[in-house]
Amino acid sequence: MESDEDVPEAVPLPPISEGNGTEAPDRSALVSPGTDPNPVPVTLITGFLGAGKTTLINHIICGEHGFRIAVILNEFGEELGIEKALMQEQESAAFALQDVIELANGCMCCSVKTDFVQALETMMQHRSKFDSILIETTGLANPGPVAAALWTDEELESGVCLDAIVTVVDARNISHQLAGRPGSGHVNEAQQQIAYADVVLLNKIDLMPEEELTKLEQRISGLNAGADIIRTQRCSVPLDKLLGRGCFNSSQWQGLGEALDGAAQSEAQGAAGEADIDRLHLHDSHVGTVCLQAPEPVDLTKVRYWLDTLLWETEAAKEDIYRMKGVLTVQGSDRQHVLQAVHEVEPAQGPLVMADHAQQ
Ligand SMILES: Nc1nc2c(ncn2[C@@H]2O[C@H](COP(=O)(O)OP(=O)(O)OP(=O)(O)O)[C@@H](O)[C@H]2O)c(=O)[nH]1
Repeated sequence: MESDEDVPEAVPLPPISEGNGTEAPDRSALVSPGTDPNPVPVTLITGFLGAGKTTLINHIICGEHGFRIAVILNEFGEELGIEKALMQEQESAAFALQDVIELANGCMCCSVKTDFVQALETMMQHRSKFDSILIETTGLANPGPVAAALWTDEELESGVCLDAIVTVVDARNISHQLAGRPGSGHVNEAQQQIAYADVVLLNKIDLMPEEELTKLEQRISGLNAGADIIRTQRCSVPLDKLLGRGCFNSSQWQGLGEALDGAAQSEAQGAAGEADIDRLHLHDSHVGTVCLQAPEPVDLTKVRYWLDTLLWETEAAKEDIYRMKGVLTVQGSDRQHVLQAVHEVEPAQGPLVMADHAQQ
């Protein structure tokens, strides 16, 4: 790269092998000319609320790839620790998972310049400890500003390189999410997340019939013709399809213009600079979070009753609660419990999952 103004260039990659997915990707392919000869590849994991982003991170850190991985997690609410608690603490993950930083207080795409860049810089002070970084955005994040920070921030620019944007899509709910109201502009978060993706995981395929999946693939291609679309259940995907892709370059931003709708398109085509990217940042201000804390261990029967009433008997909640998750300390139990619920248009089964969590 000649100067700070230039867009970083990616080196053309050899074709991705069709192996069994457990081989370590070839990191030599990730080197950008003229910058740090060994930048740390960053994979940005995005996707609407409850699509399966944490499930994907668990799949990656439990995989046999030989990478040491650092993770940045972003909570939409102020409550730290839930995302981390939902991550596997399996033995196989212990080697891979080197560092976790959690960002609370909103969405990293809204505070790119402060929280996100700062967290990444802090992480980079220990860069000898890991080979690769995963960043999980909130379900309402626009990946654009986060991705852009990786190559427009002077401090970070040479030390890291964006390897790929991976968007997890909930096959059961994506049609509803794509139809959701836009932010202040013409596209909503679900559309943005697909438009920016290098790889789209069409997840939760166990919940949808084949013909619907085919239609969804066509719809996703219509939003982003350049993305690889991979069907998954529980985000189970060969890791060489995700890591070591080195697929980010300036043409990605131009390709985005085709994916976004007319009004956003003119902005996207010039989106090589920060100002343009900020203009793409359209957020749904109607969505917020509520965090509840119990000072004492909870009575599980009462919690279940409260949740049933809230989710099934309150008309407004049926429509308006997109996602619930939490970690519960339960009376009479020495194990922590995980609470998971994802809004479904036509739930096939109870939306609530409560499971014993292995960790104390
Ligand atoms: N049936 C089914 N459930 C899945 C699949 N993948 C994930 N889930 C479940 O979907 C719920 C949400 O998964 P998460 O991985 O927490 O989703 P997320 O995108 O990280 O959620 P947020 O961070 O809250 O946006 C959990 O209960 C998962 O167990 C799948 O392929 N099929």
